[in-house]
Amino acid sequence: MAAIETRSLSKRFGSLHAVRDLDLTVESGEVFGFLGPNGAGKSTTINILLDFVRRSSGDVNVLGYDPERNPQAVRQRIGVLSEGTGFYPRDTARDHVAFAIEMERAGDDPDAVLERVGIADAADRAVGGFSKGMRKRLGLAIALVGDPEILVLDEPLGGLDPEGAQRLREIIRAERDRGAAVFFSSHIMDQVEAICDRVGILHDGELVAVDTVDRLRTSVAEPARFNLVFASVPEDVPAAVRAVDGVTDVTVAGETVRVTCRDPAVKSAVVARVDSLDATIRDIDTPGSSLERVFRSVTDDADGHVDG
Ligand SMILES: Nc1ncnc2c1ncn2[C@@H]1O[C@H](COP(=O)(O)OP(=O)(O)OP(=O)(O)O)[C@@H](O)[C@H]1O
Repeated sequence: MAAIETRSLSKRFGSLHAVRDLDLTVESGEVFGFLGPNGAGKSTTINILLDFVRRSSGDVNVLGYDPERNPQAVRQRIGVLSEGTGFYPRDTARDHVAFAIEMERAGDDPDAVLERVGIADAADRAVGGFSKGMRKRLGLAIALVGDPEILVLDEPLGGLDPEGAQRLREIIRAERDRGAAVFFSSHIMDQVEAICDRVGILHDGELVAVDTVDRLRTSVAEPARFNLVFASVPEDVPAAVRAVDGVTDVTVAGETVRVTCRDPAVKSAVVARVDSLDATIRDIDTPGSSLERVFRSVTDDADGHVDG
């Protein structure tokens, strides 16, 4: 059984078709990137999965449940980080996590969860004074409570600094390896490419492409080159990257490590290797990013399509 399955899912707001005939399958143990520009329908889809929004037509199955019929069963099994996550400004970060643990009847230690997302030192501070990135980390901490079977991350990268983005990648990998399905929405292609097993591209409510990142990439051939940008390149990084199977060339120019590999699929292995060294990547930059090009090519096609 898939973790998330939608069939011909549609949602209309009056005359606006926010989601059209969406067929989506996300398996347990996979990281699925849900990509699309602003207004494509990503949040609407996520809200339907959680029964915060009612679908107009189609079928939805989340871990064997229809969210419309069993919203509580679904919400108990999903950890959500969304743009709309609300906090109590006077309560501390620890209060928030402790409350989530109580609600979930989970056995987590609040301080360990805060440590995992990198805000343990702010555990006793009132959340009203938190920065955007700190709120994001706290939202992620709350989503992780109780080891959910599905982790839904709606634009998790917004506001995160490079260290936060690195931690997020590590957490996503660990959650996937534990068997959770990670459903990750974003419009930042490069970051998605580095972490997702499969990607679906949504445009005007329609899924215009869905495949593994590698296969989408081969549909628009390009050299497998990318840059890792650091505050200053750590000494052990170039050799470690060179040693990754499939890497054919590594050069250092200022703060940038330029990597060429035999096959674009090697990119995620390189990023994982650098993350394992505790070297903080400030930016991952793919000149003429492949996924970005796939995105442009499929959305241009969709724009040219005349609706019947
Ligand atoms: N409650 C609502 N009432 C009317 N229209 C809505 C409502 N919610 C969403 N929409 C519309 O549905 C479309 C899809 O919006 P949605 O928020 O799902 O997009 P998104 O892909 O999540 O975008 P973003 O990246 O900006 O968050 C948009 O045109 C939006 O204006």
